[in-house]
Amino acid sequence: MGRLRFLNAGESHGPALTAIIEGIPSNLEISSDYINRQLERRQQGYGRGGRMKIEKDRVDILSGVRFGRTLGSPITLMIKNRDWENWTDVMAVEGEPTGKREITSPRPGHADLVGGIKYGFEDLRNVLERASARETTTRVAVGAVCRKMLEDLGIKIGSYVVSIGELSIEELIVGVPLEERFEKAEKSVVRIPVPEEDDKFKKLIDMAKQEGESLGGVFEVFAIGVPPGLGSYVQWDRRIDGKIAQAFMSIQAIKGVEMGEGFRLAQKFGSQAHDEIFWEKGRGFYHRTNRAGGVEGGMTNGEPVIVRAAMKPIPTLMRKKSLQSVNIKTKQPFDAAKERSDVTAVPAAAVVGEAMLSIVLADALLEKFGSDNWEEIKGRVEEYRKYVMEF
Ligand SMILES: Cc1cc2nc3c(=O)[nH]c(=O)nc-3n(C[C@H](O)[C@H](O)[C@H](O)COP(=O)(O)O)c2cc1C
Ligand SMILES: C=C(O[C@@H]1CC(C(=O)O)=C[C@@H](OP(=O)(O)O)[C@H]1O)C(=O)O
Repeated sequence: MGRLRFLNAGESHGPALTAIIEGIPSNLEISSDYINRQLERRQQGYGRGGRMKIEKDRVDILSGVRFGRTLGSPITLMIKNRDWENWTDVMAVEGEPTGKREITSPRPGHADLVGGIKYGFEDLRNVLERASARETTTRVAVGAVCRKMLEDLGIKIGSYVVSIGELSIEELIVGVPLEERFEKAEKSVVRIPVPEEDDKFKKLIDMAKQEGESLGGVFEVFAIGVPPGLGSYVQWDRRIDGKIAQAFMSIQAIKGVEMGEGFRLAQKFGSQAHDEIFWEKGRGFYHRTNRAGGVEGGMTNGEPVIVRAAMKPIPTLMRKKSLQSVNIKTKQPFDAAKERSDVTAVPAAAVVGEAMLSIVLADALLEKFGSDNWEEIKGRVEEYRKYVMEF
């Protein structure tokens, strides 16, 4: 990252999750209510397991904000784990290991086995506690602070689910504007932009649940109103599409990322793949298509930034005949069903994707327009927008 840095910490069943963000300018209005709205959105979505009934994620702002405005100093965010109370003996922050309730059976598709080998653990709980996607809660909180900056500049971030398993709404949304897709997705229990189709998706998820199965899917995240010129072509690690891809791939269970038409572009002739350039007085340069997904040459080009991500099916399965694995102590094969897991978390991952895109775009904005005082930065962005219009 450039101007903006954040670290997060916390175990899935530990007392709390925290994040420290550095580089947020002074004088940005922010409130815990604003952040909590995003935390709530991440907790929704049909197909989640028992844990989401326990947690009610709420942020405490511990530093960097006074009277509802940022100070320019590091911002500390904390979200308590309600489930911690049920796990104090297992997590035993200051206790001695007893061997009781040790996890020695690595789950396929998880960090368990290789994490145990890498860090030298006999109790694989030491791995899974931190590898868990519970951590994405703090990413959404950090993303909300970044989203507030983008919102102040008239940049809108949204997302929706395109498919779960083999069920897709792709053909039903051709020609529907992005914002409308987003508004409709907010009304859908699976975050699809066609809520009328919700029952079909619910049925599929219910069926998977009954079978002890899990499902993955594809979601799309977009940003409208992004000024051109964020990111750069001059060095490989400054290309914004590269940063976006890294940010999305870092979300647990994401196995593919594309910008705009991405993989679909590979099947087209060149004349059908690129976005022609037009110009109008009072509007400046624009494109009539956006196959590139708003990025050319590693820079935003003024069109909506569009990112898609593919999520694999949740690896923990509840079925009796589950995936085979081998106990790390006894070396005996086991095939154990688990008692709690999400069936699918594609809708939640889409909200995490919004946070990651907000973070990358906010960072790039601060790199281009300065990073001290938000009031000053906003003025510079306005000036730049005029310059672009007149270019
Ligand atoms: C929002 C969200 C919720 C998840 N919930 C679960 C879950 O309940 N059970 C599970 O086994 N994996 C879940 N995962 C996926 C695992 O965290 C992930 O597959 C695992 O840590 C291995 O990482 P990798 O898939 O990126 O290789 C979830 C992922 C996300 C993004
Ligand atoms: C807690 C969250 O997601 C968790 C992510 C997760 C995993 O293995 O990634 C496993 C599940 O946790 P548990 O094992 O406690 O039931 C999910 O509920 C969350 O999203 O806030």
